[in-house]
Amino acid sequence: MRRKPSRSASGISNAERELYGGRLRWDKSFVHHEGALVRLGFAQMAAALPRMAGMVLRTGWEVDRRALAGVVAAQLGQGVTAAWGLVAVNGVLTQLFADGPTANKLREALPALVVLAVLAVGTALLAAWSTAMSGRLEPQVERAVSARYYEAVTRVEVEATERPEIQRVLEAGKFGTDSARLMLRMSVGVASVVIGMVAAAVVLASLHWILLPMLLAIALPKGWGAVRSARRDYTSRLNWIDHRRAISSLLAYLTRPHAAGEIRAHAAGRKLLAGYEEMSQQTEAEQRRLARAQAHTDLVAGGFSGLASLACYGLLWWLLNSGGLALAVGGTAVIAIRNCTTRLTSLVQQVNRLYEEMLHLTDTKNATELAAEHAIPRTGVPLPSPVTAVHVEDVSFSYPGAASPSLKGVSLSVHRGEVTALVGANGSGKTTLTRVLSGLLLPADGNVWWTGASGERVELRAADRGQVFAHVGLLAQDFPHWEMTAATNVAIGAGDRPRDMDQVKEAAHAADVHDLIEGLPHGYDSIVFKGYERGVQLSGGQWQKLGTARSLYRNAPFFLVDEPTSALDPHAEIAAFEGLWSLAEHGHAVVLVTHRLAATAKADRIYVLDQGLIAEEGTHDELMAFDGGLYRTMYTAQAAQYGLALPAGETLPAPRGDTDRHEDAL
Ligand SMILES: Nc1ncnc2c1ncn2[C@@H]1O[C@H](COP(=O)(O)OP(=O)(O)OP(=O)(O)O)[C@@H](O)[C@H]1O
Repeated sequence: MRRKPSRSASGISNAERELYGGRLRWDKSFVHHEGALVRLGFAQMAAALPRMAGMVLRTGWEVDRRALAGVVAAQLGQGVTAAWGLVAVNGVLTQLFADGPTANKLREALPALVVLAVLAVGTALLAAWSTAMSGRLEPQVERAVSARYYEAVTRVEVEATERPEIQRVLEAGKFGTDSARLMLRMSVGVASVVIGMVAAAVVLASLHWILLPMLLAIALPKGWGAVRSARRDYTSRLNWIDHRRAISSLLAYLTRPHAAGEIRAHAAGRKLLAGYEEMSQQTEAEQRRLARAQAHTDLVAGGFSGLASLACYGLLWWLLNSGGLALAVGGTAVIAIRNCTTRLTSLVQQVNRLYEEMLHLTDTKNATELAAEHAIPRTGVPLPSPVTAVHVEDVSFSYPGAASPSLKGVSLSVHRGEVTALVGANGSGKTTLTRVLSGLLLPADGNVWWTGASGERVELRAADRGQVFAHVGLLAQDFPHWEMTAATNVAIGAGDRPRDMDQVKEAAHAADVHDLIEGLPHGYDSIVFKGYERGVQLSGGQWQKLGTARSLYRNAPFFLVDEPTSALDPHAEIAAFEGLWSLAEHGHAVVLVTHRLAATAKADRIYVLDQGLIAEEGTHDELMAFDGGLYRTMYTAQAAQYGLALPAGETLPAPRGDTDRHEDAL
């Protein structure tokens, strides 16, 4: 049984409130504020269309000149044949309405009839040519626009992608990537109809000038209707953008392998499906609203257009009656008007779609431009060669929209040949600090100096970021699991150089995952994602080893590893830490973020973060000697879990933040 949605399309549904904590639609004021095109008037919208069509055509010109020239020539050719056809029709009618025996009239009309037949064949050939050429051009235009957009988006500063206002524009741009292809197709269609109509209009005007304004009067209301509907659909789409995204993510969860357990065992699937049903009923209500509004607009536009047609035929009748127009010319005019109004219906449909696609393509264009404004600079000051250390000096950083900074005046140094450990409670800022060290986040205050052997240094903001990234190998806590082969999952660690299978295997070997991969049914060509023909499923720890292999394959001077052993068994964990120490011995800088304090004991330097501040720093021995220190507290708590003897006089500490509660309780 279908449940009724708990609210109308405009109200908040229970599913929205329960699953997303409130409304998932932007209100009108937001759409009017954000969607610049929504604010444009009819005339400006009409002016925007040729501009955007021009952009598509320019792209077409860049990707395949011959195909574009072919399409344009075929369309122009069809316009010429249409006009010529009308002239020929006029010729036939003039002969048929002339005085004299029918046999003579037919003989006289024969040349014009032959011309009509030849023109019909010519039109068919030109149409076929146009179809072939636009079939060749369309995918190339789509690829060019998509590539421009995606390339720009992947170059945006990470900090900028965290800002909701930028995120929204970049996200909206996604919907327009195939609009370029559709716009090209529809522009060709519209051009074809328009050329045909212009040809008919020229012929009509040459018959009697008054017929031209009449034709315009028929066309205008329909054009108004097309723009109005397109704008309404676009505004609705902007309004519902989060709602749509939420529905598609709900559905995606239902088939994602990692959610399969909770979907079944916790009945999460039932909750998601109920949410899906309720939310899609809201979108259906919105579709119904749009359809009703469209029907209303069509009715108004059709009414005015019909009135104009009536007036046009009335005028024709009067002209024929008063002898202002010959009967044959009147016949041609009727055919031309019929021709035009039939074309007009198709024109309106296509212009409607064209406007909507134009609005989406404008979003893509805006997103590409915004992405370029916030792009990581391509140039900068070269780094010293070789870089021997990175010094972070009084750095603060806040995520956009965050209530408090994640880093507050942090200073530390990372040296090649050493292991630097970052420890601290959850949310203390360790990951954020590694992102600053890797050049992904630029600090709001303070400096990050990339320093050479003799002290020459370059600050991160001025540095050539490409070079900074080339110096860094990352193993993030939530590193991506690429749905590709095992070999790719390693080799993608250095996407900027050609794959070297020997080095891939070496890195896999060092990460203790080579034998496992070799043992897979398709070895390094196995797709490490179940569902593909050569797909296999890896365990959490196996994935972590694969991630380690990826960062080793990168072989960068600075290794930044965030919880690299959280899923490893004890032996694998020990081996992984030994691997990191050996990297430092070979001259790499290793920055290790971990909660396993047994592993940090051997680090050359340990920094303890607390709520965005460096609370303590030193070697393990120095920090353990600090009575009541944070590190010592955490270390002893962890050691006690294993039943290891506490240092003399030491008691088991309470978790941080619990001290007061414990004292109160006593
Ligand atoms: N993308 C983000 N946007 C807003 N706030 C963030 C973002 N990432 C982290 N934070 C906030 O910054 C603070 C520091 O987070 P960070 O991930 O650096 O901590 P961490 O020490 O690595 O924690 P954990 O040990 O849990 O991994 C936290 O309060 C977190 O909520």
